Amino acid sequence: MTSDLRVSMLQMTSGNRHAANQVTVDEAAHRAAADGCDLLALPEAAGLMNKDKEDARRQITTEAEDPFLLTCRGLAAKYGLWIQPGSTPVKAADGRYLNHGTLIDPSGAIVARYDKVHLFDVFLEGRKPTGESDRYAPGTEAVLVDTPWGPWGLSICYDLRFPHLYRDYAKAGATVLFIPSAFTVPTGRAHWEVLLRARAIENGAYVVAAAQVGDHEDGRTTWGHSLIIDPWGEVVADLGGDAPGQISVTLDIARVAAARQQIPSLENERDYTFTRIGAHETTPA
Ligand SMILES: O=C(O)CNC(=O)[C@H](CS)NC(=O)CCC(=O)C(=O)O
Repeated sequence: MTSDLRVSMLQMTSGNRHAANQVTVDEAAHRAAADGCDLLALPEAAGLMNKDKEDARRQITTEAEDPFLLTCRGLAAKYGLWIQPGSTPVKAADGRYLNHGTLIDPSGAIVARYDKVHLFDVFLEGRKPTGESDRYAPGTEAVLVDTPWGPWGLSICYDLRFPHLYRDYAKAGATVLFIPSAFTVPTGRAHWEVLLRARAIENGAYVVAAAQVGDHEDGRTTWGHSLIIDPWGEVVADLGGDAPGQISVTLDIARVAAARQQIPSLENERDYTFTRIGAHETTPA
């Protein structure tokens, strides 16, 4: 297994048309290649951030026709880069709309596909319900993909709050967990970094979480703070909350095994019985 993985992470303010987002990624891939990177990681909704369902659906195509993914595939091949395009909306053959993650290899081939499993249907104080499942159908498959740097686990944004997904990836040997996101500002402030660091620590894996930032054309504002976290839980890159940006860092994949050797919590797991003591069974004082 190759130990050094040089990653470039892009923090974006994606717009509600594909074309401008493609220009942003074109420049980012050029920079990643100039920095000697193996991999470029993008945020959730990198190719199209558009909460207007009708307007979005006029633009969303199948994966094969998607202009953003075609651009990413061309850039991967041009620069010999792996690209994790975060996610972008696509239409499935059966007509369902999906929040669609992929992994593209340096030949430009899509080698893995992951559709967001846990959709963001929450009720934040003082806000309209987010209703992501009104716009997308949920995926039903966890996807781990073998690479020269070990297996990588795919996920998207709100999946972060479902730790068993990452534990399943880690038990199967995942070295890197991708969590591309478009977090809200209030939940980002309160939960983002602590949840990401927890996923890295409890799984002894690198976490690569490229994020959307700032004020978007579709009216949303996102938290930013794209983070890369090492298997010991230390933040190795943070792009801040103010503006788009890009950072290139070298990850040492051998540190995954080192963390899991020191704290073998994945192996120390045990089965247990579950007992509930009901109030009706207690003896009154
Ligand atoms: O649909 C798009 O265009 C892009 N996708 C999103 O913005 C998604 C669904 S609305 N956002 C999240 O999952 C935020 C999760 C979050 O903020 C939390 O868990 O606290």
